[in-house]
Amino acid sequence: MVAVALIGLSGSGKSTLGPLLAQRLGVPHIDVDAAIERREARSIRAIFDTDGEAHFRALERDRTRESLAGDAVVSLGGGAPMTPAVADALAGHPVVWLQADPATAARRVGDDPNRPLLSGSDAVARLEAMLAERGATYALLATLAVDTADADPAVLVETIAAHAESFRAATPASPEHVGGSAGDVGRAGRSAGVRAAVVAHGYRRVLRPVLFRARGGDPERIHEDMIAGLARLGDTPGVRAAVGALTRTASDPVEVAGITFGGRVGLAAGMDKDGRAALAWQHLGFAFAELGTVTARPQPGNPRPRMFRAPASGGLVNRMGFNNGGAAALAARLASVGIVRNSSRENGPAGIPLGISIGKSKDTALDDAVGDYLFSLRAVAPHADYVAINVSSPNTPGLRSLQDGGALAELLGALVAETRTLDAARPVPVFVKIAPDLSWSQVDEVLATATDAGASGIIATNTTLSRDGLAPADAALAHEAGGLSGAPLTQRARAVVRHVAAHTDLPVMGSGGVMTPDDAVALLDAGASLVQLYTGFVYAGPALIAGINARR
Ligand SMILES: Cc1cc2nc3c(=O)[nH]c(=O)nc-3n(C[C@H](O)[C@H](O)[C@H](O)COP(=O)(O)O)c2cc1C
Ligand SMILES: Nc1ncnc2c1ncn2[C@@H]1O[C@H](COP(=O)(O)OP(=O)(O)OP(=O)(O)O)[C@@H](O)[C@H]1O
Ligand SMILES: O=C(O)C1=C[C@@H](O)[C@@H](O)[C@H](O)C1
Ligand SMILES: [Mg+2]
Repeated sequence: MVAVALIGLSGSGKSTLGPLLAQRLGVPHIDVDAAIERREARSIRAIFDTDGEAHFRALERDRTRESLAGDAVVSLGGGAPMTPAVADALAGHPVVWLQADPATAARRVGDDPNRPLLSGSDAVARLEAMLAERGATYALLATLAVDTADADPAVLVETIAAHAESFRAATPASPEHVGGSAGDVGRAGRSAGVRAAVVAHGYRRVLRPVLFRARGGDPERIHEDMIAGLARLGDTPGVRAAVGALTRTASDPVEVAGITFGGRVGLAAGMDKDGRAALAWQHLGFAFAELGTVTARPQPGNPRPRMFRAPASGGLVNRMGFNNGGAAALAARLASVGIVRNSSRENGPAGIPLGISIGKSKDTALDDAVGDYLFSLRAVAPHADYVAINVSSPNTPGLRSLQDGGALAELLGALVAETRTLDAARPVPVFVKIAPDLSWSQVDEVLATATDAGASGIIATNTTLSRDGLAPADAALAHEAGGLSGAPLTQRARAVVRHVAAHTDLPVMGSGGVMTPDDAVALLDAGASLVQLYTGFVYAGPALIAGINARR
């Protein structure tokens, strides 16, 4: 039988549950930390102190890979899954994420001198920081997540044993099948459903509360941690295989504006402004990702804090102000990983179509906006499957006035003409992203202008200036400047999508308040060809993507 792996932070119970589970399954138990100590004839603390963490990680990698090759229950070290070669080796195994909130884990192990990463100061804070850094990786690798705080080990062992047995029954033996054609969606789809439920549980119960509290509760710093973590994941081949069950769904491909999308759900602009995680989004199950918004010149954005959670409302308020490294830097980063449009391989190493959103630099006068956008277009077009023209951020003074007839006609006319100059045979499609706060007559004017200018589609909508739908507990956020997203925007975005779809032949990408699979289905039913997520991804985690894919 294939080895069962136990992962989780220190104090989650890997060494405690491992032997019990092994006994229950009738296989040996290997505690990798203990195996390292035996082989080295010294403690982990001594290895860290004498040879440093990098050396320990190399020993850990080798012992872990060796242990997983046998028929055993393997208790990994807490940090082991962060090593790419270990993540690789976990593919195809039942991987059980043992979860314990940091306070419980610290109570269990906080004063153990042989845990070098925990000893010293505040163990709870260290465990929280570790979970923030490692949680996304654990969640992606895990095939089961169980909460061990206040749980009887005997009951936990039965839960895990049942999972290990059903995992073996549900998982095709050969990796080729895991790679999957439409033919094995039935079996794979079922296991994807199980996995999605598990990931949702792990995310909402353990990871999200920690993430929302970590880094002093500053959402932007968590966001930065997550992007950094995802950027690392994108470089980890094992994760591709390990999350295969999430990404492989019954979702039908759809062609929009000449681009083939493997599914309906994509990442909305603003999450990965500088394209740092461009290689990772495919692994979360997204069928496309919109990078940016970038501007012609790099700019810092507004002073912090500038991103706020409205937890009672399922919303976010942000006034980021297009903080970004500039269009040229994004283009260079994408080029450096081989993301080039029109290259022979299908969508390149990103694995999915990439849109790139461009906006206006704050210190460029509105009258000079066209030149600013043109500069960005020229920089990013060689790397984009489509370009999104952001004229709807509420956070650059005056930007939304570019949605007005004359200004929009001039801007889109110039940009579409430039796409034809850049690539006459296959001009990059141009999408226009609009605000949810336009009147119907303003929307109609945008549609007419976009059609006349030769735009390829509409993205509806950006964040709203309205504060309707904020729960009383979030009332203080009504006074923060910025755009509101998430659940308070759901109905309005849906209405705008319905209106747009009814009044134009241009395809529509729906964005705004997709918090559940039902919301996505409603947006598609309202006429969107594709949907995008930002805030729903923050609140529901990666399971939302699989949940939507399972519905289409
Ligand atoms: C923190 C944050 C930053 C954003 N940055 C951008 C951006 O740079 N460009 C853009 O077009 N939209 C941006 N958006 C808007 C989202 O792409 C999306 O259209 C909007 O949030 C509504 O979708 P949601 O309810 O799923 O979040 C941002 C949203 C948030 C919350
Ligand atoms: N389900 C549980 N209920 C109560 N106590 C538990 C439970 N699981 C583990 N413990 C206790 O918590 C302590 C730490 O658990 P354990 O050594 O299994 O953690 P670990 O995940 O192996 O951590 P590390 O990565 O640091 O090796 C042990 O003293 C153990 O008795
Ligand atoms: O979380 C970690 O990085 C570690 C956890 C322990 O299991 C040991 O592997 C070591 O202390 C490192
Ligand atoms: Mg242990």
